[in-house]
Amino acid sequence: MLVHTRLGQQPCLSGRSNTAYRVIRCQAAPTAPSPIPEKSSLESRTKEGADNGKAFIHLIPNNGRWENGIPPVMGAHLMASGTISPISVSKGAGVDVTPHQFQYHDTETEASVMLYVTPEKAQAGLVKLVVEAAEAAVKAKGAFTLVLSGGSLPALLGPLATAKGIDWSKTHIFFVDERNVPHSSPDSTYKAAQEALLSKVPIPPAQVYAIAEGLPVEQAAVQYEGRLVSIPAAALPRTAEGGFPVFDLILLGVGPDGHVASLFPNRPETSASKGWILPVKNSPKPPPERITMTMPVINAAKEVAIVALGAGKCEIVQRVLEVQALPGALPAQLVRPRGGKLKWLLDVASAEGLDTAHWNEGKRFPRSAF
Ligand SMILES: O=C1O[C@H](COP(=O)(O)O)[C@@H](O)[C@H](O)[C@H]1O
Repeated sequence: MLVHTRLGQQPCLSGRSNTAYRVIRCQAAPTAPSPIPEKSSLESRTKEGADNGKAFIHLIPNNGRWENGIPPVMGAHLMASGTISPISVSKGAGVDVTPHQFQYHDTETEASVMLYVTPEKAQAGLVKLVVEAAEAAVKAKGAFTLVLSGGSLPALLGPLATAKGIDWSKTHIFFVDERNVPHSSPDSTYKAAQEALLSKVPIPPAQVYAIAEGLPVEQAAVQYEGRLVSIPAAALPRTAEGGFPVFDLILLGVGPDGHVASLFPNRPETSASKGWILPVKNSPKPPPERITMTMPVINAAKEVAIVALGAGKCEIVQRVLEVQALPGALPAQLVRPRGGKLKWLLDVASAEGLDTAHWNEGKRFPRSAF
C-alpha cells in the first residue's frame, strides 16, 4: 500500500499567488529512506516585477541551466510516427518577449507535488487519483468528465481498464488537445487513447468526444467547442464567472519547453482569456496544426493533474517548480485551477533536480530564492 508522508515540518508553501504547494512523498513504506536528493544550493536570482496586489510579474532568473533560457533540443519529442521534433522554436523564457501579454493571477489553487519512488508507483497513483475523482463526480452529479492529453500520457492509462470504481456508463472522455492528423495516425491522441484504454472499457461511443479529423484546423476547433457547449450543465457545469466548463479531472503532460496541451511558450493561444477551444498553427512541435483547450478551461477544472515521469522531464520539472519565469514563458506555470486542485505526479527520475529542502522557506512562488 502506498503511504503518503509530508516532507518537512511545515508542509505548505504559501505565497501571494495563494498557490500553496505541499510535497507528498508516496513511498513503499513509511520508514523508507527518501529517494529525492535535497540540494542546498540555490543559484537563482530574481528581480521582483510589478505587483499590484492582484497580479504580478517576476523576471526570470538566469540559473544557467539552459543557454538563453531555451531548452537546446526538445529531445523527448520523438513523435510516435517517427518524426523527430526539431530544435525548439518556442521562444525561451524572457527572450525576445515584448510586449508581454501574460500575467499571473491570484488564485486559490490547492497544489500538491506527489513524489513516487518508481514510474510504476506513479502510474498506480494516477489510477487511484482517476478512480477517486470518478467516484466523487458520479456521486455528486451522476456523471464523470475526464479530459486526456496526448504524448506519453495515454500509455499510462492502461491499468484503468481493470480498475474497480469507474462506472464507464457514466464517464465522458474529452481531449485537452489533438494533433490535426487522421485518427489512424500514430501521432493522433485519439488513437493513442483508444489503444491504451478506450477500446478496452465498456464506454458508450457517444461519450467519447473525439476532436474531428480531416477538417481545416479552425473548423475542427469551432466544431469541438460547439459539441462541448451543447453538453448540459448537469453533467458539465459552467463557472459563474466567464461560463467556462468545469471538467471533473484534466490530465496534462508537460513538454520539455514547458508546454501543456498545445499551449506553447509565449504564443497568443496560451494567453487567450476567452473561448474554450482554439486552433493552433505553426506549432513549434510537430505536427504543426493542432486543436487545444484554452488555459481558462484548464483552470476552470475541479482537479488538474500534471504527469511528468522519467529523466527526460527532470529539467523542465525543476524549471517549472523552482524558477518563476515570465508568465507565459513556461505555460505549465499558468496552470492554477481556480478554486480547484492541482497535483503534480513525479517519479524519482523526474524529481531529481528539485531542491525540496528549501520549499518550506515561505517564498512567494514555489520555489526560487527571492
Ligand atoms: O504534443 C504534446 O506534448 C505534450 C507532452 O507530451 P510528452 O510526450 O512529452 O509527454 C502533451 O501533454 C500534449 O497533449 C501533446 O499534444
